[in-house]
Amino acid sequence: MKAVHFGAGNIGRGFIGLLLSQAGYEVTFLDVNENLVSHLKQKREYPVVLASDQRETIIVRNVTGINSATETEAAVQAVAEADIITTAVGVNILKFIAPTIAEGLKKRLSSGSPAPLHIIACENAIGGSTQLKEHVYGLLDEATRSKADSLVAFPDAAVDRIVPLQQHDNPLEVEVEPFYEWAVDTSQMIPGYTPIEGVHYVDRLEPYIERKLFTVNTGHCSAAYRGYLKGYELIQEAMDDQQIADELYGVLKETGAVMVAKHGFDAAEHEAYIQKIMERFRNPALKDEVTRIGRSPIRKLSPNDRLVSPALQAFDRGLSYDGLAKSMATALLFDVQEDPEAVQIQQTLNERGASETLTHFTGIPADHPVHQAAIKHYEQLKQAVK
Ligand SMILES: NC(=O)C1=CN([C@@H]2O[C@H](COP(=O)(O)OP(=O)(O)OC[C@H]3O[C@@H](n4cnc5c(N)ncnc54)[C@H](O)[C@@H]3O)[C@@H](O)[C@H]2O)C=CC1
Ligand SMILES: O=P(O)(O)OC[C@H]1O[C@](O)(CO)[C@@H](O)[C@@H]1O
Repeated sequence: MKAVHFGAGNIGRGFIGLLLSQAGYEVTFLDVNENLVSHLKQKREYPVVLASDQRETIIVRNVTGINSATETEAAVQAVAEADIITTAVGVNILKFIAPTIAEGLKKRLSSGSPAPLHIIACENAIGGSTQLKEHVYGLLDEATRSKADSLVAFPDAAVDRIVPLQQHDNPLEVEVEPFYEWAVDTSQMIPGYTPIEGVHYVDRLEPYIERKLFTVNTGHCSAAYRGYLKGYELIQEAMDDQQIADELYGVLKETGAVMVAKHGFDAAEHEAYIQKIMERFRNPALKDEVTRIGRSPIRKLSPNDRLVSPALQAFDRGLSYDGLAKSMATALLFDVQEDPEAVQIQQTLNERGASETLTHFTGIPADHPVHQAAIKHYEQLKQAVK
């Protein structure tokens, strides 16, 4: 069985590639990073270290790489022959991998009797695979689209495993937290699919993706932005700061109230979920930088993402949103020169002021109470960091 995975980065190697390989797939990573690709081709295996007291090492075998920027024909052929395709490139990169997938599908679907195919985007986003499908379908002619409708499915997924930036002598080594969850929406799958061990198949993904994105990811960036403002380098340091930990818990109670009301999660079970996630952020065996966790603040402030969506849902239900509004304010103050999105926010703030900037990136109008709460926090924080 052949798996093609776009993105040989931290989640690609440390989570999705690992599970696919353990499930018996021969995994071909498609990436634009020549260093990673040439090492994959040469070594055909890499180590994944589970960050805990025991530091277990798993060797992932039966892997290789293709540089999808320079070896375009091989990349298209790999897509045409794949039994499953997955991605972990970043949701904003999906449009750039769509042409390779579209060309591969054209080739595959024009051959004799093509096998059904699932394409699963493993990104931190709601509807990642659906977004990828839109990019790919935009590149297909009517006849190919019609064949793809019955033979290719793009089930959405939620992926959860903390994998920090890596620095090892072996560029393929990756250190990950032991915990993982990969949920895939079966309602979007072709019947008769081969299940992958370790994947949690669910018939309604929305509760899972929202619970994950609005707890793990909302919480992580809320702590990271607050930690950045207080001068901490690592999330582990930020979590030791009682004020940050208390505020984080407040934010997670806000998103938790929305999740319990909307999806009917048991309140006590959700509280245990929050506590477990705060413990995962603290994991002393990992060194996770606040600048990684806060990366791409424009994406994180966008209307369907981890801050704005739960805040507006809380507002609509008459629930508290003040901690989330403060998280939005801290995202505006994430002034990291190496992060192009942070630089763009600072430029917009200088040119258009805080209120217009917030509306521009979040879509929340200036007269909305969530907007007003975020601006109030922004002004207070700005005074404090002066
Ligand atoms: N790191 C983490 O803990 C988690 C990350 N995620 C999500 O997984 C995705 C990937 O994140 P990471 O692995 O952390 O990032 P990463 O930066 O380590 O990996 C991304 C990989 O994609 C490659 N890439 C970029 N453009 C490409 C293109 N056009 N074609 C092929 N490959 C391309 C990069 O070279 C890189 O190797 C993101 O959507 C992220 O939100 C989800 C859960 C956890
Ligand atoms: O990958 P993104 O969306 O920039 O956000 C980083 C997030 O991904 C994670 O690594 C895992 O979900 C979290 O640590 C963090 O919240």
